[in-house]
Amino acid sequence: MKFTATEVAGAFIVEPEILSDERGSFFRTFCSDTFAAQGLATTYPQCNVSTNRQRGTLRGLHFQAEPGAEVKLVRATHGRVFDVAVDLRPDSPSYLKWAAVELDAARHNAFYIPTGCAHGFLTLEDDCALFYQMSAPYTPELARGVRWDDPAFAIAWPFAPAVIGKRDAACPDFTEEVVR
Ligand SMILES: Cc1cn([C@H]2C[C@H](O)[C@@H](COP(=O)(O)OP(=O)(O)O[C@H]3O[C@H](C)C(=O)[C@H](O)[C@H]3O)O2)c(=O)[nH]c1=O
Repeated sequence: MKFTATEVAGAFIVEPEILSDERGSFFRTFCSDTFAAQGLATTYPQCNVSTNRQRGTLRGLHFQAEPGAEVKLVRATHGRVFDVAVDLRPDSPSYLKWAAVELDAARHNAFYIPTGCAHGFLTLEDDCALFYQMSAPYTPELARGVRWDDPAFAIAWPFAPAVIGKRDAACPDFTEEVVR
């Protein structure tokens, strides 16, 4: 497994070692010993799937406030998405910075997003699916959001969303209150 640091402290691109032969391929997507050696979360009590019909679907930017803050290990299982993490940790060297990864089901790459970061994505083609491993259970009352086009982050999305949920589109401008 290869871990590549990004512009957000503690967020890594995770690329598996792909073993191919005449039948196809085999690769390890997660290993607690390898993740522990990298200082990354090794317990993911909940896993989620997101399916998205149309190119240009934007979901996010979401996170859970403490004490439910969660690490997300996200990968595309169908299609390609522009996947973004935004650092909302005031004490982080990359506070308010963002990192983007093109998650591609054909390349089997993943994005490790630490606690204290918001996550969102824009689908780059029709029929994209994502698989999430979450290091903490879903707690609705701790669910928070920041807006995809908030000037506080100035994320360079490849194009404007064609489909976005009402809640995501209506997130207020970022203030430090939102992370509490
Ligand atoms: C995360 C989650 C949600 N839900 C319920 C809550 C809603 O009734 C419904 C859809 O949830 P949400 O609107 O948060 O789904 P997305 O807008 O796709 O957000 C997801 O994708 C963005 C990019 C993320 O990073 C979030 O982790 C994840 O919430 O599922 C659950 O029942 N369990 C869960 O673990």
